[in-house]
Amino acid sequence: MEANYLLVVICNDQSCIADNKSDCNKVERENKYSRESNEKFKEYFDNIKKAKESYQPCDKTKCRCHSNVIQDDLKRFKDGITKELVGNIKTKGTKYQIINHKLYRDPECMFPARCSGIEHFILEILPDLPNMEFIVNTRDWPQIHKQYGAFGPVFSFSKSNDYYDIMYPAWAFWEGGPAIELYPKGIGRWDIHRKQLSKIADEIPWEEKIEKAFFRGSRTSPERDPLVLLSREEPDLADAQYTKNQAWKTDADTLHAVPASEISFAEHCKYKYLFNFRGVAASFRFKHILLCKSLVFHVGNEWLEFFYPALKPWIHYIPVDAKATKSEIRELVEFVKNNDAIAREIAENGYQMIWDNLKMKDVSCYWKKLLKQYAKLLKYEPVMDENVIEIKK
Ligand SMILES: O=c1ccn([C@@H]2O[C@H](COP(=O)(O)OP(=O)(O)O[C@H]3O[C@H](CO)[C@@H](O)[C@H](O)[C@H]3O)[C@@H](O)[C@H]2O)c(=O)[nH]1
Repeated sequence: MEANYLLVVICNDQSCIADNKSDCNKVERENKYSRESNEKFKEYFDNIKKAKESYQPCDKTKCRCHSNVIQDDLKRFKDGITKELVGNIKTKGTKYQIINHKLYRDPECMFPARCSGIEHFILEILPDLPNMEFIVNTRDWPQIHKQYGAFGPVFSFSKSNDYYDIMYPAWAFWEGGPAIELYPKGIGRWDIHRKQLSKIADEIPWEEKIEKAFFRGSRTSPERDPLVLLSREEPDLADAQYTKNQAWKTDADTLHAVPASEISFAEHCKYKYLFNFRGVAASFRFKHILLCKSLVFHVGNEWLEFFYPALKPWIHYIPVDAKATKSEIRELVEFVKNNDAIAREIAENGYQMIWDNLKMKDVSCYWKKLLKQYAKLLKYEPVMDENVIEIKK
């Protein structure tokens, strides 16, 4: 402390002696940094204040927190869905038919385990569903671009605002991957993760969480690089490392480092600050890490799953620009480290939002509302295709 104080005096006095030049520069840098930080911190406080003023808690019953997503996604089809429109896009995914409360689909599914994960939810609600047919895209990437390509109603688990795809709850709530070494059959079974993570969240007090920005995952998007690089430079501030995925070929795929060991969701909860990034499309970890009662930093707001719009920046998570640099990330982490009560409040809000509004019941409820509203838009009575197979429990 004393040494620093002395340096400030010497530097301010414009009387740096040669031996102390680098120290002086360091102090000047630090002063500038703290001036910029103060301005940034003010901006963050303002953002939190504004977010709190405009925040309207949603109705927790009957998956109403997510209802507006269905309205938004179906708006483009408000004039009705014709047989021709479905025909336009039938190659974009797997065709499903519901006829007399039975479920049928194309014999082929590109990713059979993903189809099973989807069918788990549809089979549960069949007694409540009218006749209909629809196309489900099981790839990661959405299919109906607003500016080019075919147009029609395609169900996808994730999209950005550039697409007309209709979001459905991902297969991974039940099964179908992604599979990693730790979860060789896929991360799956959200019901089990919910219970386990909320128990662990209660067992690790906030004060005992490791004060580092944490991330583990593969390099499916370069948006993850700045945090990983920051972690290499400042391991006391961040622990962010790339793991191997099935596409890994050389160390270049882990940004020229040896792949890190995988870390379970439960282990994530030991860290105070957890980062979520997009991958190819949205990545499935957002909901898991929110259940840790740690503070979640959500990078980029472009890629969505159906439940993202209910989560509000500065209320449930800390938003981070998709193009944030290492120093911008450092600044945000410094902000929350200096404002622990705020960090804790946002962490608890994020946890509560997911705990209250993303139960398995909410996922089924969303599927039911989505399919019932979609069916109302169909302008024709579906007739069972010749080659379909019946899907049973
Ligand atoms: O140490 C680890 C590493 C990963 N995971 C989890 O494993 C899953 C896969 O992680 P990662 O390899 O980083 O892939 P993501 O980029 O998150 O997901 C990819 O895989 C998904 C399924 O194909 C796609 O939907 C995404 O768009 C695509 O980016 C995620 O749920 C992670 O949270 C862990 O629990 N521990």
